[in-house]
Amino acid sequence: MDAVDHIPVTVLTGFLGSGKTTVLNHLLRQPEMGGVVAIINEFGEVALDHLLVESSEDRLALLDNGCICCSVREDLIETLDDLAARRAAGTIPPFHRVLVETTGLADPVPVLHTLMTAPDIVGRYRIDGVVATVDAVNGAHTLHAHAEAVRQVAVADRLLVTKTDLVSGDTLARLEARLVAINPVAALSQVSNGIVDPARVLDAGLFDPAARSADVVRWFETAARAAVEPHHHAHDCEGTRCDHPVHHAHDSDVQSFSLVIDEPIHGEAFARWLDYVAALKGEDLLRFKAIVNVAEQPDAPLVVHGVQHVFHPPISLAGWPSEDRRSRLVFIVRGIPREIIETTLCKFAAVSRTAIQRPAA
Ligand SMILES: Nc1nc2c(ncn2[C@@H]2O[C@H](COP(=O)(O)OP(=O)(O)OP(=O)(O)O)[C@@H](O)[C@H]2O)c(=O)[nH]1
Repeated sequence: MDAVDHIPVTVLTGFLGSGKTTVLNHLLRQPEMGGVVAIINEFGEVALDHLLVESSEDRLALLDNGCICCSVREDLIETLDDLAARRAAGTIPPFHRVLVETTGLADPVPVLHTLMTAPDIVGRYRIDGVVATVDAVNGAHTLHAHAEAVRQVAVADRLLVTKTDLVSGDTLARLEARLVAINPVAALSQVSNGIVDPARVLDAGLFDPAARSADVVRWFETAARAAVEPHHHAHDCEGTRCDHPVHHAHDSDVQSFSLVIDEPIHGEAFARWLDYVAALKGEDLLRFKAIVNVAEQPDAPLVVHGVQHVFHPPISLAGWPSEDRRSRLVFIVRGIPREIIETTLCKFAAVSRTAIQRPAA
């Protein structure tokens, strides 16, 4: 197969809540995106994004309960392999591009290295660009606090600065200067509510780490070494942040958990609880997403997104996206015990303890 026959893969990355799914949703609604399959990777044990992406089932694949930069990397290979086989056999509609949305905590380097080297992948697919979203509200703080966010920016071909409607021109200018310092070669666009021309995202050309900063070159060298050298936990990087992709672990103080609530929740009480949690723990609430069965409007579930201290205005859906009408709350936190969340939910949102289920991790 000639390289031009390989199916292009666009990798969409960006820190937690920075607007990846919003961009993806907009892109998938564009006529020229008809032949695209999206693979969505979610971190928690309860996946919500795929319910909120408007796409037919044969255009969407879900990799849940793990992150493609570490625990479910093999699943990405299998999914791509399976898609190519079904495409060749004609058992799914033909597709001409794949878009992979990583989790917000993903280190993109091992993901890209896998796509560039896995034997089952290289004969059929080629990376056609890395797109990273950066949240204009939280971006500066996130780049300071999370090494994954810096890597996402550093490897990108295209940078989409999102939520530009929520910040001043000065804040935006400072953030953009920081992004250019990390990655001077990426094309930078400002995006509001996911609205971006597909041409600004697709067809970035073959990914070449050697043309990047010295840091990026080093990260890929480390990834290449990891692929040939078995790496064990006896390694002295244990307990520290390690460059080694096989050894890669997300910040050990970042945890994810989900709650499923099997009774309707009163809207006002839920809003009170959200205010309380945001005020008390906003900084450590890296990500909150929920689909909520609101007692006052049982046929129109509420979708709520929180990103650090920012809670976006909740959106009422026209109907339930599946048969499951239980409320599902996903938390990615730094050091907030699940118990505090459950206790405050019972107290402020008047949820009964017996209605709270903890899905198995
Ligand atoms: N005001 C405003 N809100 C936005 C914009 N882009 C995204 N959002 C909101 O930000 C929240 C998070 O957006 P998502 O698209 O879910 O972010 P994500 O990067 O996919 O999140 P994770 O998958 O959890 O990492 C949602 O409430 C979006 O509606 C924007 O440009 N402006």
